[in-house]
Amino acid sequence: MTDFLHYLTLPYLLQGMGFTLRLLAMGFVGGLALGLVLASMLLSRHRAVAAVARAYTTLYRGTPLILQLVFVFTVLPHAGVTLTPVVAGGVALAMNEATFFAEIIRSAVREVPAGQRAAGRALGLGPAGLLRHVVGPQAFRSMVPALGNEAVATMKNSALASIIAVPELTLRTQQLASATFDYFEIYFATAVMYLLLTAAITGLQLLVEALVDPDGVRRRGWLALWRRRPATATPAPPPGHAPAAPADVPVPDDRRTHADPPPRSFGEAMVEARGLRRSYGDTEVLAGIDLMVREGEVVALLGPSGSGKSTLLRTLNHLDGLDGGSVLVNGTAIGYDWQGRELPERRTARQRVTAGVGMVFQSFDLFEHLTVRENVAAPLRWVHGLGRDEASARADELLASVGMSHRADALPRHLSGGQQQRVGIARALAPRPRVLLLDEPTSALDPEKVAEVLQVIRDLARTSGLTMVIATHQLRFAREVADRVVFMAGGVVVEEGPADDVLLRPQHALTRSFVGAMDSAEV
Ligand SMILES: Nc1ncnc2c1ncn2[C@@H]1O[C@H](COP(=O)(O)OP(=O)(O)OP(=O)(O)O)[C@@H](O)[C@H]1O
Repeated sequence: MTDFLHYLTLPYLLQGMGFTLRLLAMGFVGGLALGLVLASMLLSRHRAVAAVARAYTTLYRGTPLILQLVFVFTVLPHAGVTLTPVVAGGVALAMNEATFFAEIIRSAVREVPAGQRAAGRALGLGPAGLLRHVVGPQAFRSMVPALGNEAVATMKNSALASIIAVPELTLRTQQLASATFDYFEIYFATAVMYLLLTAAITGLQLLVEALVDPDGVRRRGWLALWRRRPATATPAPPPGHAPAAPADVPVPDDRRTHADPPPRSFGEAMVEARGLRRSYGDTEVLAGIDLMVREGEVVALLGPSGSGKSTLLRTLNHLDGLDGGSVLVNGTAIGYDWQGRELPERRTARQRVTAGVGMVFQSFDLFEHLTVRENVAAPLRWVHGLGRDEASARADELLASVGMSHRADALPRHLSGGQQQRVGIARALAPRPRVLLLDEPTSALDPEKVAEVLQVIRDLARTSGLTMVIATHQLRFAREVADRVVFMAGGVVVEEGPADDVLLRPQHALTRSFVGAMDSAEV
């Protein structure tokens, strides 16, 4: 025992541990930095760039680290690059680890649901903003356990640097044991040193995991200490009580009812789509769509599944590109310059903001790492430059309007689908859009949750004066809220007109059979 404690505290071995730590730091930090570069190359849309990164990872994952160490230490000097053994060991470890980090980063980035990226883009985030605020934080959270594993692997791999005479812990252990023949005590002490390092890495990993766990952050509430927010939460409305309209939205005295609709007049063209074409592979989904929506008008897009309703909505704000035709939203050709050339995503994102187009998604696509309040408030800070208090106050106001104040501090995954969709609507309304696109906002909901979301949209349509385009399968709802119904089939507009005309007296055979089928399904 005394010998063991003697070796455990022996400066000769402790210095070896110091070299091991230096190799670990260089291998981990360098590997992570190079891994980030490799991951972005692997994710690149340019095939040549991705191919270079893939060749590198194949080469480095397919050859033993020991050969790579010897290569860096002995071959590089022939190219005029001479490194000390420790630096050569660190560089070789970093170059090797980078391939594993790259795959960890790549898979973590891909795990972030595509819908959240689309939601971020629709809110006006460019690629850098998306990476920083949406993809990065969520990818990092899912990467932490794997990064902990890689840190331990790097530490253990550092023992191979003894081949190029780095006096790290394993080499010093061997040297000491050969000189003293105290094999058991020395190797036992070394094993304990490695275990202490592993325990420290594991502790650090668990600490980081706890720090980035949104549930943990919420439970501890320590973020609230420095993220002040106004205490303006409004209690939930009693069940059955229709949520109020957003505060900035004028509420007319006489609320429109379907039984007695007041005459409505509309302003200038807010959405003008001409000859829209969009194909996926050989399938032409939009085959020349014309659509005009005037300011303040509510248009319901109806059509059988696969008729291209979602695609049409996505092309209106350039979440999907066009193969032909043109779109103006509030006078802006989103995604194109004045000569019709496609713009990079960063500039397109700004155009979405300028045009004032908001979008509500079928699968809600709330940012899962943020609370309900932050889902609404954060984009106002990221994109519109609002201060923290101002953005939170606006979020609280909108959450009250959709009856979600009582869940403002909850995470999206703790909400029902209907509640998530109400938050999705509040998030889309927060920047005060001029045009709101709603992509089948109730089709991912359980039947009993549909009504609460429809009620929010119904109130908006009746009171807000917003221009709205709603893709929906709910015929009764479409009749109730829409000024005009556009029926699509096979990628073209088959029939359009006032809701009652199209839904009660359809002219086209396809519309008749669709309305008949949907009517019997709704009964
Ligand atoms: N990114 C894509 N890649 C390939 N095909 C796609 C893509 N997006 C849509 N499609 C195809 O385009 C067609 C139209 O899809 P879209 O979602 O626009 O229809 P929809 O009318 O909204 O249908 P639903 O009512 O079922 O949501 C479908 O056949 C769909 O499979």
